[in-house]
Amino acid sequence: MEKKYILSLDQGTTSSRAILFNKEAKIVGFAQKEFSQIYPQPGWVEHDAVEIWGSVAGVVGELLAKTGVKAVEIAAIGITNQRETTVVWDKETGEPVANAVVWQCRRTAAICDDLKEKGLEAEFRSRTGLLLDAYFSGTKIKWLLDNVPGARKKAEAGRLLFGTIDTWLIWKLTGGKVHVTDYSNASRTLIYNIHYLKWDDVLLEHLDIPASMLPEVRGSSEIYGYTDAGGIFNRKIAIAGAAGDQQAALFGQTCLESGMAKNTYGTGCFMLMHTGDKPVTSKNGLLTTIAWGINGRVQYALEGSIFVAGAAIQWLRDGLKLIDAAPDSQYFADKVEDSAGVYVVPAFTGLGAPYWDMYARGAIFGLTRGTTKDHIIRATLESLAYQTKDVLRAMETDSAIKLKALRVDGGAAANDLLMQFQANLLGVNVERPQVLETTASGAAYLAGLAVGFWQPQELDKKWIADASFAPDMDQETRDKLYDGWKKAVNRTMGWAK
Ligand SMILES: Nc1ncnc2c1ncn2[C@@H]1O[C@H](COP(=O)(O)OP(=O)(O)O)[C@@H](O)[C@H]1O
Ligand SMILES: O=P(O)(O)OC[C@H](O)CO
Repeated sequence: MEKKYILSLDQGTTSSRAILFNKEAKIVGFAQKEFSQIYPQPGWVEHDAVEIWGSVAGVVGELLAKTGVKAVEIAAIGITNQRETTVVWDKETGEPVANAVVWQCRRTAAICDDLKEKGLEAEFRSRTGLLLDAYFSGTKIKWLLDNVPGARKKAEAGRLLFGTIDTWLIWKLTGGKVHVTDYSNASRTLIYNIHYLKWDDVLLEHLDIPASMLPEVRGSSEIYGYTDAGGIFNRKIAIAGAAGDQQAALFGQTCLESGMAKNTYGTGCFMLMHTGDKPVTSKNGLLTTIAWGINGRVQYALEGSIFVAGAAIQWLRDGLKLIDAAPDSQYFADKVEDSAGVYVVPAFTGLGAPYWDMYARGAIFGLTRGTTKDHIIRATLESLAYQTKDVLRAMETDSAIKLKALRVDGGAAANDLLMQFQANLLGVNVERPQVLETTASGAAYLAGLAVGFWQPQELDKKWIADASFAPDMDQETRDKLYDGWKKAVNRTMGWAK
């Protein structure tokens, strides 16, 4: 039977999606399932890796059932995933030794402080492009080995495996045969040397992590293995692409040349700028990361990671119960002309780029007797744009590139009011493509290229604009608004120390 489709598996922080793309790179089928968020203590976040696998298997089944597409028609599978989230499992039984420690989890803040006190931050930074923050996998692996009874002993005996979610899914899909990751995911672990392209023995020693646990690092677009013929597809399909979700979105937005940038407005907000063949070191709180590696050529990006973006809108919905659904935020925000001096700083899990303060906490500023629910909703939406501006300023300084336009995607990019405010605040055009599932597109492209389903020169033409938002604000207003934001952020810093 003719191979007509590429299947993307997008395993995100709050849900798993299976998306089918046809030859024109159009979405022809979609299934999504949320899974449990586990908060055992304030600041801790866990996922059950077995439940995650169940949700992926579930969405695959649902997608094939509702589209009537047969596994035999799928040319290849691309995997993209929430990054950094850490799974450690037993090689023999396949059982995780504990719940996965999620990227948002702050439990290893003290381990990071300890490493900083030992003066090791510069060494971690220069080798990995990252910094000492609880966000990355390295300290999470150490925590699991130190705190799960018996784990360290088993790891030292070579019985445990580590993986980010891509690795875990590939291992499950291949029936426990293949233990790999790709360059982009490896570059988020804090133990991978992004210059020499290998696991870094010195850093492994600082964190006391046995190298035997680590997956083999492969290209982002190549065949890693085949689905288990006795597994969820009931036949062998090539698993041919993998990338962390933010790098996949950069690829899906076809930001394939140096100087192109995208911002994804999902649970968090992640802005990545392609910087070409050489890593650019940030002096302004950004991360240097691997964008992807294809046919032995590794490309780099600068990244600004914002921990809470769409999650702040979820907080309006679930925590404050001010709205029934995320899109309602636009309706209420539109009822007022501006936020009337109110600023919401959603530093619920500390602050990421460019501040990197694990102890910052959220706050609302500028309340007066006239403040209404609408102002608070509007200010919460605006906080996504302010955080993005912080990151873009750092990026332009580090790269010496003045951005002409910002490509956007992710759930909250559907919000026109937010996109217009973003363009106003940045003073650059904000461009939204028709397909907002660019993360899944990116993973599909990577897999499709590896099996010859698409050719590299076709990709650019697949980016089609849906809307473009041009700046419509004078510089004085822009500066005044942003000054207020900077003042507000400063007051949240160090709060939980
Ligand atoms: N119209 C909207 N306006 C503002 N925020 C939205 C809107 N639609 C979705 N969101 C937010 O976007 C996020 C979902 O985006 P998505 O890209 O699916 O995230 P993720 O992949 O991180 O789970 C949620 O946090 C939600 O609150
Ligand atoms: O799952 P998302 O879309 O919230 O992305 C999470 C990031 O990969 C964390 O680094």
